[in-house]
Amino acid sequence: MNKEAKIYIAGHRGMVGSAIKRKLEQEGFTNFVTRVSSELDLRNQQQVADFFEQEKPVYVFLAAAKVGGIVANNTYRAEFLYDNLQIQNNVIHSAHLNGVEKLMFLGSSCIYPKMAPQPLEEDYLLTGPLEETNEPYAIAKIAGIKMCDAYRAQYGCNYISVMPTNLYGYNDNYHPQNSHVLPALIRRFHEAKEQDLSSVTIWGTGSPKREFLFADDLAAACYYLMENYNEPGLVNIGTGEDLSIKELAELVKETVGYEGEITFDTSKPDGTPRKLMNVSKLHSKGWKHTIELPEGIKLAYQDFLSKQTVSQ
Ligand SMILES: NC(=O)C1=CN([C@@H]2O[C@H](COP(=O)(O)OP(=O)(O)OC[C@H]3O[C@@H](n4cnc5c(N)ncnc54)[C@H](OP(=O)(O)O)[C@@H]3O)[C@@H](O)[C@H]2O)C=CC1
Ligand SMILES: C[C@H]1O[C@H](OP(=O)(O)OP(=O)(O)OC[C@H]2O[C@@H](n3cnc4c(=O)[nH]c(N)nc43)[C@H](O)[C@@H]2O)[C@@H](O)[C@@H](O)C1=O
Repeated sequence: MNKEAKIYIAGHRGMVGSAIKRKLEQEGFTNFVTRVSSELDLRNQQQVADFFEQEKPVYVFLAAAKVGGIVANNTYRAEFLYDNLQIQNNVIHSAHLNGVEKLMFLGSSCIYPKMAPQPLEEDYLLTGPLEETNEPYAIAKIAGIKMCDAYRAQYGCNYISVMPTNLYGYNDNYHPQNSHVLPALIRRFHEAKEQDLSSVTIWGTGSPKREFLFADDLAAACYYLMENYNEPGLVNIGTGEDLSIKELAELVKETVGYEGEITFDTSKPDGTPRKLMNVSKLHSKGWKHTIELPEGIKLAYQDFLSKQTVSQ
């Protein structure tokens, strides 16, 4: 990537977009164009067309999306499908019309079939039925991968797709119902400790297994692939290690310093039983994560606490 070229990070205020911006700044990039959603609604075709026509970015990181945890995905099914299709269709098509040199599309590990063999290899895409709770989101993300590949095949666009595993980090969403599990547990254990509660309830059975990657590691991988990867298809980004939700809860409990019990609300969905990424392709390209889960949870908890202080 040319250090002077204009870079558009869609979703620069989000957890991933802000981590990508930090990484690029560390690498010496300075020429960013950004818009928050209230200035540029990426679902709006005309607004996106006008923005690209006016700004003519050279590189695009597409990290804007309707995002949330298992219950948000299952509740706002229409929005997860409509918003995400609109955002990615508008951005990818406008990038093509305005000669964007390279674009990165961010998908998700939920694109793989619910019962796919583990660990998940890139070529398991479209080999079986999806997990019901996040099917609309997954369908949109699969369309994004196919759109990048179609624009590459027909127009020669250098658009690449990466599939991050479950993420956490700075600027995460701590909404009690709509967030992902890790920020939800940080908040719940913290509040239970503050209020001296005797137990904390976590959703589901605790038996599903998940893999977690710190968002700054993801950003480093995205930058690495933007520099070194120019192929169709997809690349998994993860650690290649997972743990059960019960084990995760124990880890968060310990980090927060909560001493009560953990109980399970089995009326809440478990979702996919397991989604461990096979990261051989990523490793073979020369990139590996650096932040292990216990350290990452400490960093995320510090970030959570610093925002509590500001909002008080
Ligand atoms: N978090 C996770 O665990 C995972 C995330 N991903 C993917 O990574 C990407 C980023 O996710 P993450 O950072 O966690 O999400 P966040 O919710 O933190 O950020 C999403 C960003 O998208 C922007 N956005 C949403 N809707 C619109 C819109 N209509 N117009 C313009 N901007 C919009 C928001 O902008 P604004 O702030 O201006 O409103 C926001 O900053 C997504 O593609 C997601 O699917 C993939 C795997 C796991
Ligand atoms: C990143 C990924 O995120 C979503 O999929 P998910 O992996 O199922 O994500 P999750 O983080 O919400 O849950 C992980 C597990 O954890 C359990 N769990 C326990 N207690 C809480 C809890 O308090 N909150 C949440 N959210 N989950 C909890 C929960 O029951 C589940 O078994 C996709 O919809 C899709 O958006 C996507 O791509």
